[in-house]
Formats: sequence, structure tokens, C-alpha cells
Amino acid sequence: MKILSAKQLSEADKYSIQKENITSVELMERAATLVFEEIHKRLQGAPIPIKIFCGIGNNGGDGLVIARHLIQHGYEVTTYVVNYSDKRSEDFLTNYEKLKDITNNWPQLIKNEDSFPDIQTGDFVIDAMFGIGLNRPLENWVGKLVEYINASQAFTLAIDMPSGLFTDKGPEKNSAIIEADYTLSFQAPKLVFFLPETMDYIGELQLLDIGLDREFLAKLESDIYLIGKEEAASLYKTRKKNSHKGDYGRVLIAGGSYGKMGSVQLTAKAALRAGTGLCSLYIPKIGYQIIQTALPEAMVITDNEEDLITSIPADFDADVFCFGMGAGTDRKTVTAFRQFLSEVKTPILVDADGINILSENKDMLDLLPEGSVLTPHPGELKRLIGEWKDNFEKLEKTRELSEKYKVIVVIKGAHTFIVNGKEVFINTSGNPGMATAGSGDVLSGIITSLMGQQYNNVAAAVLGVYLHGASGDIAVRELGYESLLAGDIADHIGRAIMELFNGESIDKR
Ligand SMILES: NC(=O)C1=CN([C@@H]2O[C@H](COP(=O)(O)OP(=O)(O)OC[C@H]3O[C@@H](n4cnc5c(N)ncnc54)[C@H](OP(=O)(O)O)[C@@H]3O)[C@@H](O)[C@H]2O)[C@@H](O)CC1
Ligand SMILES: [K+]
Repeated sequence: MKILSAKQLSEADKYSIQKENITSVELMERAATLVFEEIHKRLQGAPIPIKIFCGIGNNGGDGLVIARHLIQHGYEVTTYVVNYSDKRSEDFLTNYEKLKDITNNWPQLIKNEDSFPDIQTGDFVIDAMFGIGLNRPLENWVGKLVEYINASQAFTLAIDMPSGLFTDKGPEKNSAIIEADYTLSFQAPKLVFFLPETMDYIGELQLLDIGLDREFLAKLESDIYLIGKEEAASLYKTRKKNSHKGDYGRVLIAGGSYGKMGSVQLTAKAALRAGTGLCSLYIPKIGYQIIQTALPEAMVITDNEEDLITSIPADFDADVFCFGMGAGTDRKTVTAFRQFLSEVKTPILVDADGINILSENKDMLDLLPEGSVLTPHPGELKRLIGEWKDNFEKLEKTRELSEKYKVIVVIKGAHTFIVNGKEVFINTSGNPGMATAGSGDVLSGIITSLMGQQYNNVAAAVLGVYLHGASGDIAVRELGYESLLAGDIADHIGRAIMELFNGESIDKR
């Protein structure tokens, strides 16, 4: 699904109105009625005090429509107009009159701090103050009202966007933003819903299809895509009956050092669970027995050194190489990686210490084969690209790195971002239980595995990240967040692949 900007959404809005030959107030009625239906479905007429805070633009107009429907269905509603300006929008005004027609009263005006209403923890607050039209931070009493609502701890539903949050840029420091428990947003997801510094304002997210013109939406250009099950499933390649292990990739995973053999073991296990035909590990001697015992399905080649890696065989017959987990940054390992990069021809996946080595020796980035995949967590990314002022800048800098070196960068996080030049894919699967040691090693194994199975490298990264999150989601159903181990993520990859197709195993023989 495409992520759209505020400008694109307003254009889609205008186009749809013209094409359908409806008025903008009719579109507002349609959108806000959908919101009302969602609320009604959940509240089922419950006598909870509902307090709706409406702005004076079209987000406020939505709030007035929601208020009208709720009142007509017998809910206990108080409507407030946050009167921050005299420039009331036309559609706001139309619905202002309509609301008065049914209540015989004007909504209560809030004009300053003295007119803030009492809000109880048990109230249901609807935030319809600002949507995609916000163009500067909230100031003075309007900002204070937002903080006042947040402090009330009342359940807060944001309409389209939490008020105070910009659609296409990061918030300014200390700005007032509604901390919503739930956001019902129109038509398309917005980028800020998924960035680390802004995602917490959204609460739970639900998108409402308000019927904007599909053809127009399809033509809108966007480099940013949201990846859910449907998108992931479309990337999956079925297996042929007439095939053998050689068809599913020869993978060489190089890494590990004294005390860190578990990392490569997890990567190799994940690669095998994700479908790799032949998996070999290149490790220091110390790990030989460990790996052979823990993972009999993998083959092992050892370095001459006991405790660390001092050479990596670039001439090994592999479709894809993976380097970095548990490898350390010893001078001998750095030299080995440099030598390997100067010889290797196929794209590689670089994780953990591999990325740390690249950060400390930036000239080595030039040696990365085109299409290689880097999988940094934010700390590793910072070492690669330097500090960023906000996540928009982080994304821009990562795009520049990706374009300059022609590599795919997977920024790990609550929403993992896959950056391929200008293109960005945002993953939606996964959960906080996956914030556990070794989780990244498993991810590297899955992506490497898919690269080896002839997925193109971008598809391998996107599908790999999705499957990693989905495996974690399935595993927590049995184990709970706290007790999830990285190995459990690896063990549920098969189930995650099956669930791409609603639990059915794929058999297209
Ligand atoms: N597009 C769609 O698909 C559909 C959109 N719909 C709805 O419309 C919403 C967008 O409506 P919108 O364009 O009227 O903008 P909105 O968010 O109400 O705010 C604009 C007002 O805020 C003001 N203002 C801005 N910043 C401010 C500040 N810091 N402090 C104070 N004032 C500030 C600004 O005034 P000005 O900058 O001119 O002073 C203007 O008056 C959208 O989110 C959705 O809910 C649906 O009904 C139908 C389908
Ligand atoms: K809002």
C-alpha cells in the first residue's frame, strides 16, 4: 500500500469530488459517517460521556458530523469548538448549522484556558481539532488544551491524525500533540504513523476506505510503501515438484568468535528454516563442535585461527554470502573482510560487526558488490551515516547511502524500514517480544536465505523482514512477549510462510 503526502491526499479528495460529481460536504459526510459506524459498532449505545473537540477546518467538520450521528443514536455527547481562528471552513459551517438544527443549541466554544471543560478519566474524547491541514506547531492555549486532554488520561480517539502531528515532517521539540489511544485515518496511511519518534502518538491504527477514486490513487507517485501480508504474499515464489536442494541456494555464513558462536548458529538455523538448500558456515575453530552438534543440517568450515576469523573464502561455491554476526572487529578480521570484499562477486548480506567494520573503514563501502544488503539497528546506522536531527533526516541520509553505494539498507526497529535508493518499504509485522538477543541474527538468516533462493535482493529483504516479524507474531501467541527467544522466531518461519496464504501449506504441484 502506498504512503501518500498531505498534498496528494487533498488532490485525491478534490479529484474524487469532481469525478463523482458530489460536493465536498457529501464526501465529508461519507468519511465521518464511517467513523461514526466504527464507534457505534464498539460502543453499542453504552452511556459513556463522549466529548468531541472540533477545530474550525475540515477535521473539525468531520467532528461535527460524528457528533450529529452519535446524538441521533442516543449517545451522551458534548461538542466543543476549539475556536482558534475566525476562518471557519465552508464545510465546517454547513455542519455547524446542521448540528444546531438537531440540538437547538450551538456547540460550546473554547477560546482560552478558562473555557477548558472538565474531562474525567472515564470520558471518551474524540479529537477532531486538526488533521492533514496542520501547518505549524500548536501554540498558546490550543497547545495547552492538547496537553490538558493528554493529562486527563481519558480514552482518546483521533480523527484522521492526532492533532498537532504533521503529515509530512517531524514535530518540533516539545510541541503539543494528542497522544491518541486509537486513530481512525482516512484512505491512506501517513509516514509519521510509522516513524519511531511519532508512532506512539497514534495508538492503535485503523484505516477507513472513504472511496476516493481508485484510478487516481493508483496513478499517484510515491516511493514509500507499507508492507502487510498481501504485499508479502505477492513476493512469495512457490516451489516446483521437480527440484532439488541445489535449486534453493548455497549459502555461506561467516561469523562468530569466542563466546559468540550462538549468533551464527541462529543465522544458519533461520536460513535453513527459510528454505535454504545448502547451508555452510565459516567459523573460528572454537565453534566446530558447537555448530556440528547444535545444527547437524549445516556444514562447517573452520578458519585456521582458534577464536576469530582471519580469512573468508570468497571463492567458495555460494550463491550468497553473509558476514558479521558475532565476528568481532579484531584487526585480523577487518583485514579478512577487506580481502574478501575485494574478491567477492555475488551480493552479500552484512550485519552487526560487519557493519561496524564498514563504519570504521568507510572506504570499504566502495567494495560492496551492487545489491548487497546491510541490516543495521539504529546504533549501527548512526555509526554509518552520522547523527540525524529527526527520522525524516535519518531516512534521507540512508537513501543517500543506499544510492551512493547501490546497496539495500534494512533499518531495524519497531517498524523496520527497507531502503533501496529512493524507494522505502515499511514493515508492519512484528511485536515488542522480538526485542531480544539474537533476533537480528535470525533476520539476517532469513534474508540471506531468500537471496540465495533467487529472489531479487529487494524482494528478499522486504519478504524476509515481513516473515521475521510474522514468525515472531505467531511465536508470541504460544510464548508471550517476555519469554520469546530468537530461536523461537526461527522455529516459526515455516508457519509464517504458511500463514501468508491463510494457514494453508502451498502446494502448486
Ligand atoms: N482529504 C481527504 O481525503 C478528506 C479530508 N477530510 C478531513 O479534512 C481534514 C483536512 O481539513 P483542512 O484541510 O481543512 O485542515 P484541518 O486539519 O482541519 O486544519 C486546517 C485549519 O487549521 C488551521 N491551522 C493549521 N495549523 C494551525 C495551528 N498550528 N494553529 C492554529 N491553526 C492552525 C488552518 O488555518 P490557517 O493556517 O489558514 O490559519 C485551517 O483553518 C482531514 O484531515 C480530514 O479530517 C474529510 O472530511 C474528507 C476527506
Ligand atoms: K484530529
